[in-house]
Amino acid sequence: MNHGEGWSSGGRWGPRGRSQGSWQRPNRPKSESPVMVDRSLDESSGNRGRRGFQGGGGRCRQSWSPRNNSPVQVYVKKSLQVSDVGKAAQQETKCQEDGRGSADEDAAFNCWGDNKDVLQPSALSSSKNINLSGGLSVSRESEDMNGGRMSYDLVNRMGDVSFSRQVSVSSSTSDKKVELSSIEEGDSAHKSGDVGNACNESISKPFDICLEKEGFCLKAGLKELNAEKRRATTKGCTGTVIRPGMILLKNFLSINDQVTIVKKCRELGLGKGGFYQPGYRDGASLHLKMMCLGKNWDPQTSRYGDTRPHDGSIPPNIPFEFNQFVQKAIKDSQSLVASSSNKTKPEDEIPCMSPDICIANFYTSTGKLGLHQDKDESAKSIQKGLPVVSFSIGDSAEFVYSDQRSDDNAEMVVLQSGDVLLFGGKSRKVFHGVRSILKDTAPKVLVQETDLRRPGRLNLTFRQY
Ligand SMILES: O=C(O)CCC(=O)C(=O)O
Ligand SMILES: [Fe+2]
Repeated sequence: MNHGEGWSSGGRWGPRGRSQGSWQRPNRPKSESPVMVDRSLDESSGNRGRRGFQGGGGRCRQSWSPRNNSPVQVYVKKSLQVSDVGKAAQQETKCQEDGRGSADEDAAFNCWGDNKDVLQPSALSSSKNINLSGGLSVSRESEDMNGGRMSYDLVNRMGDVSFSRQVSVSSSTSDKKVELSSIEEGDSAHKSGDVGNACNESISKPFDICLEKEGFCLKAGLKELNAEKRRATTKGCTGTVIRPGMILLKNFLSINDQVTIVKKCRELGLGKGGFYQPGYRDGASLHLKMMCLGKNWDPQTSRYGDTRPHDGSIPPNIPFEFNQFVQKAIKDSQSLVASSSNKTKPEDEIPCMSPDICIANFYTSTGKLGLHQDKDESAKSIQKGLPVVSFSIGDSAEFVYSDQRSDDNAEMVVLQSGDVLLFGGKSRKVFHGVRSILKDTAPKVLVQETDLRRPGRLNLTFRQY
């Protein structure tokens, strides 16, 4: 991957970076046609679509129902630890130096503090659905009220499937017509891209993506949490072809899957090769914490290697279960492509891929990542269009993408907890980034079950070198 693509020119975008200009108000997705997909590991199916972008075109997006979070409020301690005050002050100074706004969240982030006050009801995505016949046989697991797993079939069966779609628009880049939906983005008055703060030091203490329970914490009622969990699991997974080669699998990871992933990432993240504050070529830091699995990606050189230069650590292996989720997501995406177009070879659009790299990013509430291309993988991998598979967990994010480095015409989609996005084939080199993190949008039940009390978003991207 290459987080640096947009970065060097003009120093505006950090490789994972940031934008120079102000972000525009998020574009409203134009079309969607969601397809229900199987979320369980042992079965597959699904497809979906989303729009192509600007320039002539159409958007081809497919969507589904919004996630409905319950209005549970969870109070979590807001404080920086005393020992972190110095760091926070340093951070503030550095941030001021590079023109960033308030540094308190990053300071909290870097200094292990927690700045979450109240978890508000989520900003929800919504979309109008239209029915679409299709033939995916879908089943999935869900959790019962006690957290036990139960399997049941989802609606989509050959002949009696009900796929949702929306406004019809044709894409300039694809021969098929797709439907667009409106998704309400969270209220994200979003700031212009901040510039990476100049922190090229690495923190020696591993970063804990979760926080120990301490201080005052008013738990959401068990009943409400169970209700939220039930809603999440019965909503089903739907897929959208955003543009050729870019697939969004909404609600793909169940709450239980997300809990598993967070716990595993936390464990790995606290060990050798765990989460750290990456620097950047010129010393500008990325607004996130990073951990590499399988291979190390070095932001300084934009290269992959077997060890992490700053501490010599060897990246932990990619957990087996993670790989299973990835394989399932690829299969489901291929099914989606097959069912939503006449393409006989969906692998041309989303080729199969065996990840040997996973980059885990943790964004705090002020985290962001400028437009960049992932292009540090082998020439062969990129040329074949092997997809990057991206998991979103925790707070929602405004994910932007464009054919150009500039964010002026970038399209935006909100990625919520449990969503999986793939970009391969014709979209393998799409410019993309994270415009902002939508505060307090993580499922409450996830927060409670993982102690993911640090506000933010965990993102995992899987690639094959
Ligand atoms: O956080 C995301 O959704 C994107 C991450 C990304 O683009 C990257 O790690 O290269
Ligand atoms: Fe990327």
